[in-house]
Amino acid sequence: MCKSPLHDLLTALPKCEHHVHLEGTLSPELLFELAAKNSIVLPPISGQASGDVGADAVDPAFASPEALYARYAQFTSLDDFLHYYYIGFRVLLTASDFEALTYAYLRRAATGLPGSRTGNVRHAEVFFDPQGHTPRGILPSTIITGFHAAAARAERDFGITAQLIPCLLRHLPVADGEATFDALAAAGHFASGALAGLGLCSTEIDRPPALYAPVFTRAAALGIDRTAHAGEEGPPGYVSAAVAELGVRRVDHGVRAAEDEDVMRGLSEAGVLLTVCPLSNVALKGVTRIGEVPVRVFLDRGVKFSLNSDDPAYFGGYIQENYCAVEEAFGLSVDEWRIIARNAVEGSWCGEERKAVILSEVDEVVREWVEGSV
Ligand code: HPA
Ligand SMILES: [Zn+2]
Repeated sequence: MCKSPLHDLLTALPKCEHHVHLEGTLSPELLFELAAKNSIVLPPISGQASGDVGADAVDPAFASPEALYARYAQFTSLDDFLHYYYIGFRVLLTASDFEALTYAYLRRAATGLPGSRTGNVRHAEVFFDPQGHTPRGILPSTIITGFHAAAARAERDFGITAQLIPCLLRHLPVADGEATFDALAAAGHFASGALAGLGLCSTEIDRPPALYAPVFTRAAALGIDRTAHAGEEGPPGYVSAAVAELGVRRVDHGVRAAEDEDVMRGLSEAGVLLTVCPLSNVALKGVTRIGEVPVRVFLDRGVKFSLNSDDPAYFGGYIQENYCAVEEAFGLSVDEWRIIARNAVEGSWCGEERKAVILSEVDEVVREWVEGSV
């Protein structure tokens, strides 16, 4: 529990999460459990098994969940994290694996740890990486089936709503991403609503947004909502390029925009929402502490943002921990939290009716807090 006097308000605030990767919710415990169930051999922990051509390098981090947690605490960069993140994909095989993963995340987002009643995420938009699964023979339809089974159950159990967004992977050839999008569209997954939009993630350096302009233009022509990771490790110009060349109204991370006044002005004037992930930025060494995340700058310049967990099983916190870490570092006012919470709802893709419900919940919680009854 954080030490802030606003802790109970931050807990009660209805939240929308827009930047969380389904595979990034795979805890070391569940990773080991699924590896055993599915007979998946994780990278060898001693020299004996690593002599074969094509075998994984030896990595003592796979000795136990505790050893993995210890390694996760020492990430040096986005690519260092992605190495472990993609190894985790290997244990996910069946629709029921994806259902278990999704339900565990949605329960945690909505209610926190058992007995804690924290989080209160009312709506979650969850990324997944189809290209990380198809080479192993796991079809998007398997993931979609598992996700929506869990989402329906979580809505019944906790009142949380959830949507699924495929991300194209920038470390793979652009043509591979284009073919992935075309196949998802041809299968009708966007038209049916099974997929809520299109995203873009993975390695950022030397992968400028313009590479993906053709496929994002095709998505726009089909009326598909779009978002893209930019300005996490990449320069501020990647953030403005994502808006100008990919036509996105949301940018995932976007924190390096704060380094460029013109980019900031453009974001503020266009009303673009940045989906900021403070604990992720610290874990991947984009900043050395939460206080360096440009939360104050964004608030003062009128750049909208939401606060999110990104890959909570890897970065040491879910959305609640991100809210608390920001409050401890910045000491925001109640009104600033109301603005953050409202902007997160308004930037969601869940439809006007659902947004109106969550907005009124936000206003009610803030009113009760101000009147002293939360
Ligand atoms: O933070 C991230 N950035 C880029 N790609 C990712 N894939 C999972 N998490 C991330
Ligand atoms: Zn991300």
